Amino acid sequence: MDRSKKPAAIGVGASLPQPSIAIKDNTISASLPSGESVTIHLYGATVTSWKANGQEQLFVSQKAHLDGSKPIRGGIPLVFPFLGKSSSESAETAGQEKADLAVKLDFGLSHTMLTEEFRKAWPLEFGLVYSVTLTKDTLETSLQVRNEGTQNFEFQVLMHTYFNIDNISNVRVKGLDSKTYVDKTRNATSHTETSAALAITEETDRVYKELDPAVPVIISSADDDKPIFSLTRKALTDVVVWNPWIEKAKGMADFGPDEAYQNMLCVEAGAVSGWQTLEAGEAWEGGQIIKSRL
Ligand SMILES: O=P(O)(O)OC[C@H]1O[C@@H](O)[C@H](O)[C@@H](O)[C@@H]1O
Repeated sequence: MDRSKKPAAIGVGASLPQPSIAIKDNTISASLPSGESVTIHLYGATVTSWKANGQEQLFVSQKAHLDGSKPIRGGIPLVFPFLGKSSSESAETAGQEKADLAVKLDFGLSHTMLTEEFRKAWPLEFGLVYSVTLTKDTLETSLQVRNEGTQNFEFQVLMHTYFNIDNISNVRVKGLDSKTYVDKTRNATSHTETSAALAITEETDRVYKELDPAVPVIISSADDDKPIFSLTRKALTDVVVWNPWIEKAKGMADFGPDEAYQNMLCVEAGAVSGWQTLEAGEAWEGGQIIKSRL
């Protein structure tokens, strides 16, 4: 029987604005209806852009190699399985999920996908899932490492975030006070941080150790003390603070322009001062959550 007052179908949000995902050349981009977006270069699954509050939040060198010939100088290169050699293998899109007003992109890599050269250098059976999640207020990157072999292995991880900042002299790094750090610019000697608001005034390359991942490290404005970025971590207890400063910046072929050291600061969540041991068949997960201009 035809009903004149036919009930409408229960809304499942089909007409609500939805996140969108686009794949172009070697990049995948996701945008929220509220305007935030993230772009990931499929080479090394490097996040190369995060736009929030109408502004680009990440620094990428104008001379960065985007053709897969070198790790990308900027954004968030993921370093695995050890520091000193950046991840140089292409990750493959393993899947995509959408949930409310968040977008999560997963990138998978396993030992079977590696080149012969890389397998020789690290002949272990592993699986990685690298997830990049964009919400209105945050960018989250997390890594799951699975040991798919029969022997234990050790690894390090670093989420090497290049923050885009207006001027290095106008920022301070908070949350490091009283922490022990290894200063790579002073023959890797150990020191204790005495500043509650660290100013970067020279080449800086420090590994801060044994931090509580739940306590944010904050990049704040020196003028009004307002937070610009906050970084909380999961299972990553080290934080690297790096700025190449004048001479090192000039010496890096893929860093440009020379003065761009003034517009970036790397604050990197990691597990790099020791080793994570992963038993056969086990999985480990760690990550970072970044909030911008809180
Ligand atoms: O040149 P790369 O390998 O990208 O590394 C850049 C910097 O990355 C930092 O994480 C290291 O602490 C520095 O020592 C290093 O110089």
